Amino acid sequence: MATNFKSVLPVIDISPLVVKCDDPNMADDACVAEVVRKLDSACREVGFFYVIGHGISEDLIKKVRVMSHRFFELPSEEKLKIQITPAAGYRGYQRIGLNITNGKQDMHEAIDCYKEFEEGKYGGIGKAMEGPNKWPENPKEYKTLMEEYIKLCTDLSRNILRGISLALGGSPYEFEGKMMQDPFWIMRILGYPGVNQDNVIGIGAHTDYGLLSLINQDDDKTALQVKDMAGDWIPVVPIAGSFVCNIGDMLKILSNGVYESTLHRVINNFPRYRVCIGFFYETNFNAVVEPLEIFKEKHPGKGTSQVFKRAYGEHLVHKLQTTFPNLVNHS
Ligand SMILES: N=C(N)NCCCC[C@H](N)C(=O)O
Ligand SMILES: O=C(O)CCC(=O)C(=O)O
Ligand SMILES: [Fe+2]
Repeated sequence: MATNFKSVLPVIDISPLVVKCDDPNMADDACVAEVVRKLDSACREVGFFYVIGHGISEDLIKKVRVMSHRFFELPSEEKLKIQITPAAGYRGYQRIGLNITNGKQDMHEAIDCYKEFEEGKYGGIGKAMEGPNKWPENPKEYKTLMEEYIKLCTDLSRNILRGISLALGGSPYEFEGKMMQDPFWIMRILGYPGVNQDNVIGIGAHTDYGLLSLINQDDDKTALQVKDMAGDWIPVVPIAGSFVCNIGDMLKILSNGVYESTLHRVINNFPRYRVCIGFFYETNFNAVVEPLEIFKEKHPGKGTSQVFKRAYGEHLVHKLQTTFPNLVNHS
């Protein structure tokens, strides 16, 4: 595989899919079929691609980053007013170094948000994540802006997944079945100080947990890196107005291992502060995720080695506990 990033990470204009997303016969449209082919090769080859023509305005995409920069510029005491705690469902602000990946402190700060749900909805497994999201008073209207953004990202993710569902040989709606009718989501608002060193890691190598991730990164610095099939780290050079899209562990399982979740990491080896908003579209919180029958039939040779015995939400809580070993539950 070529190591030139341009040939490795495809740019997919999904506008035909967006136009036809509510048409059950979308696959009959030649332009949609072309998008579907591109999604298929991107998901098979790298598991990472840019989407353009997605219908979310470039102004909004930029505004959520500009406002997030403003939040991170506030004094530490101010940011700590919405501090993350296990009692608050792991929601809120975390200072630099609190997030642990592969046993090491990451060089980033963040606000973590999760879909809100009623107390008791998921019984014991959901308890650790109950609670409202924590929004700062400053910048004003940040909450409203981000909630609007979340809604748009939710719809966009579902529409891209319709294309991915077709790419795997199913109907457009295989990712809307019983494990995914009430999709959970995660949003991480991430800030990375510029460090000017290669050995200071913003986020250590990991795969994402859920179905599909939409990354909205500052467009003037390159820090995200993706591991390609040859084992080389490929820089994900920003394209203004695009989302970087990648598949997560649950999609790997549901697709019967046809699509891989790809390792990635962040190194902001740059003098300037970088902001990134990660939106993660997931399965139902309480879904015990297993390969979909249709994809086992369509792709019999594959078979994912991963057997998953617990609900996605339980898996997520376990990830949070290893991510935040230094947070003690006082509740
Ligand atoms: N929601 C998503 N995708 N989060 C990915 C975070 C990965 C870092 C985390 N400390 C970990 O070790 O898992
Ligand atoms: O900052 C980025 O570009 C990616 C962040 C990321 O990988 C994550 O939060 O899972
Ligand atoms: Fe990630």
